[in-house]
Amino acid sequence: MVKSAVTVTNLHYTYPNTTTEALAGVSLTIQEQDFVAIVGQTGSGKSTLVSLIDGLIQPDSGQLNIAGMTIDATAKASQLSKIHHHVGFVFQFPEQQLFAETVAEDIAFGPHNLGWSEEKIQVAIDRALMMVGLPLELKSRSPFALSGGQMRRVAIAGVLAMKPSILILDEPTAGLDTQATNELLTLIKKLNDNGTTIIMVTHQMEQVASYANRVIAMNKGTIIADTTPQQLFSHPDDLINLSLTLPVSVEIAQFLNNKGAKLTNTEPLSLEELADEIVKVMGRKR
Ligand SMILES: Nc1ncnc2c1ncn2[C@@H]1O[C@H](COP(=O)(O)OP(=O)(O)OP(=O)(O)O)[C@@H](O)[C@H]1O
Repeated sequence: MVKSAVTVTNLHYTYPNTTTEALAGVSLTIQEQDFVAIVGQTGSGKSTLVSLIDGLIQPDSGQLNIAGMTIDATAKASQLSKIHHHVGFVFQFPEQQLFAETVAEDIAFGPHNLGWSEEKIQVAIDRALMMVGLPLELKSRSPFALSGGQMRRVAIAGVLAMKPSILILDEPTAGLDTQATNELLTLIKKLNDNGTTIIMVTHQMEQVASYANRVIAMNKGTIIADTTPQQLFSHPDDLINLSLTLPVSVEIAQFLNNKGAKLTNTEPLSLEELADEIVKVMGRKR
């Protein structure tokens, strides 16, 4: 039976010293093992929503249900911090938050805060490094002596070490080259396949098309679409109204069909699906 990982009911939030609501009544349910992409223009409320789900800020009104806990405006700080036993948050440019003298100490920071035993922490460090594809020899190295891509993996390992059942990532591939981007997305997909619920804020529609099973579009602090990527990208006119763009693969497919290519799947989503369609057309012409 599919269980809900996060339920959010009529959440409202206004930042201190501001007057406009950053979140103006958001309700949604995220199921266990969903891969949810959150999209929307800058300032639409994406980061605010995920910060509330991670307990970094507290709702002014409304309710969050995560792993049997209920968080509302009256929740105590200790309740909010318990969320971190279940939810991991990879901030934008997470490598900027590395601080320890060695990679191992940096990864150990979160597990230490959760009160884990030294033995359990050492196992978690090795496991997390392996998950992000970094060699164990790096444990004693300074994180600041690593490449940008490696630093980001160390930062992500620090979150994975706490074994979150829900992983939030805010623009995880920002600033990475194509290879590092693909490797990171493959890792995130693997985590999802192995049971981790993924909530990923992104401006990259290709990533939505290729990885997410569900997409939530936000505007002015509200949810304006909650659907599948296939549905979202099959209504290009709606996308323009939402100030979102089509994935390049969908645009190319449309161009090809306009030129008479007759693709069977008129809305190929990922680049891989588009490639399959092109190969089929080429096969027909031989
Ligand atoms: N720390 C803050 N103090 C005051 N206002 C804030 C703060 N953070 C965000 N806001 C405001 O809250 C609203 C929602 O911002 P939020 O960062 O959630 O949007 P976003 O969709 O994540 O944007 P982006 O894509 O640029 O990260 C915006 O109007 C923003 O200006």
